Amino acid sequence: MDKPFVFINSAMSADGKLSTKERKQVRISGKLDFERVDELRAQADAVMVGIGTVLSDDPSLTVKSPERKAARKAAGKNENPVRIIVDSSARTPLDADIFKKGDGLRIIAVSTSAPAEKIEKLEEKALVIKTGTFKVDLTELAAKLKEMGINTLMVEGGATLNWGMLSAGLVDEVYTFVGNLIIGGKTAPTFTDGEGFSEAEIPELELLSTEKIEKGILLSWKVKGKEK
Ligand SMILES: NC(=O)c1ccc[n+]([C@@H]2O[C@H](COP(=O)([O-])OP(=O)(O)OC[C@H]3O[C@@H](n4cnc5c(N)ncnc54)[C@H](O)[C@@H]3O)[C@@H](O)[C@H]2O)c1
Ligand SMILES: Nc1nc(=O)c(N)c(NC[C@H](O)[C@H](O)[C@H](O)COP(=O)(O)O)[nH]1
Repeated sequence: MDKPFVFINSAMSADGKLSTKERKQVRISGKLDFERVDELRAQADAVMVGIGTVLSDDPSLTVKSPERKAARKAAGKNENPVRIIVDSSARTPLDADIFKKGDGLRIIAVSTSAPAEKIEKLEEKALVIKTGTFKVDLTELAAKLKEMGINTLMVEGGATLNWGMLSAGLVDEVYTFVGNLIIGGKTAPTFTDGEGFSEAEIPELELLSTEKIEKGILLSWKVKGKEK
């Protein structure tokens, strides 16, 4: 199936956590890494997160830099990339920040078992795509996004969506900013949660580059077997 070029960008602690055991957001990136993230968003056709991230962080997923927004407008685009939430049961709050700030299409991907009345309410604010029976069929979603002209898709987590995308073989590159802190906690979200790969399925990565950024380090990987 055709799909966009997909990359995951996440910030994680030196022990591989995305947030605390209470799923509380931790500031892992410094100013410069957030700048890098803003540039990635500005260059992407779409940015996607899971509902767990929306419920815990309420991100806007907007481009912050006025210059980057102006450059997108000058190129005939919206200031913001398409903003996508993967949300099996249509739990996205109607007052979520993603609806409040900025221009650009919002897409909520739900499963076919999501309650009709919740879908109806979300359809007032977003394009709702139904795919998958109990959880979103990410392969089908990726194909639909490609058909819509989304050629570069940035996945910003969280832990379970990263698993979903990687286990579906949809990810081409992975950028992990490793911060100078230890979060710990057996139940704290890691870069990739979900069921986990069996030994035979573990995807191999190729290290593309390393870059020290302020107090941390950015590791850029290609998922092997995913030639561009
Ligand atoms: N540090 C970072 O870069 C970063 C980035 C994003 C989120 N986070 C943190 O991660 C945590 C959220 O992660 P999470 O794992 O709870 O939620 P998540 O954001 O990964 O959302 C996962 C949810 O998406 C839905 N979903 C539907 N179909 C799916 C599919 N096929 N595969 C996977 N998910 C599917 C399910 O409801 C699932 O529970 C929060 O604590 C947040 O602060 C950190
Ligand atoms: N890159 C990054 N570094 C971090 O240290 C951190 N804690 C996150 N966490 C992901 C979070 O969900 C959103 O990136 C922020 O919430 C930004 O929110 P905006 O979308 O800019 O409103 N992401």
